[in-house]
Amino acid sequence: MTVLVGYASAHGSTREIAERIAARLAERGVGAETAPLDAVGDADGYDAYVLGSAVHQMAWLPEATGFVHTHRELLAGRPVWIFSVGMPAALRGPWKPMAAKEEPKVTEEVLADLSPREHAMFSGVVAPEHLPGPGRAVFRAMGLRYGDYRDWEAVDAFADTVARSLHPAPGSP
Ligand SMILES: Cc1cc2nc3c(=O)[nH]c(=O)nc-3n(C[C@H](O)[C@H](O)[C@H](O)COP(=O)(O)O)c2cc1C
Repeated sequence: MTVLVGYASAHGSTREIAERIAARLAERGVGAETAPLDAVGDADGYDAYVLGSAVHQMAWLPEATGFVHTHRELLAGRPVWIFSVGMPAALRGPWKPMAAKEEPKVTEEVLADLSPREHAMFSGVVAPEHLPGPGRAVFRAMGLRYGDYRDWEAVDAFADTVARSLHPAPGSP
């Protein structure tokens, strides 16, 4: 059993979440490999898939949607989980409700090609040097703060769900 934990990451926080998921799966006895989705050698060579992307402009990065679209028939026959890495935890005050509204928009394109067992929406890292000038101005105007918003417990819990599903503990129903 080998799981591909494939990711698309612009600045590294999604890659680190993918690496954490793979490490946690391995701890739970599920073999896992990480790879950027634009550099997966043999997409057919895995028993299950955990696919994730950084979110830009409320959508997955093109290399992630491209991978899902190209391999949609293959993925339809195997267990797939997906995760998105945006900044819901950075939203404060009147902007907080935007987080729940964003999730369906973020997954819209990918769900046209895929029926994953679960989607997890994580928060990543927001740094001024990652945002273009207008993006920094909007961020400031919204009163938001830069930072590393990753919730590693939530990431581990997601990985544990995947592991339990693929490798049920002896005696579990
Ligand atoms: C240009 C740009 C656009 C972004 N747009 C969104 C967005 O629409 N929604 C969101 O929740 N996060 C957005 N983010 C935040 C990123 O998704 C977040 O910082 C994530 O951790 C980036 O992952 P990465 O480090 O793997 O690239 C944006 C970040 C950048 C740099």
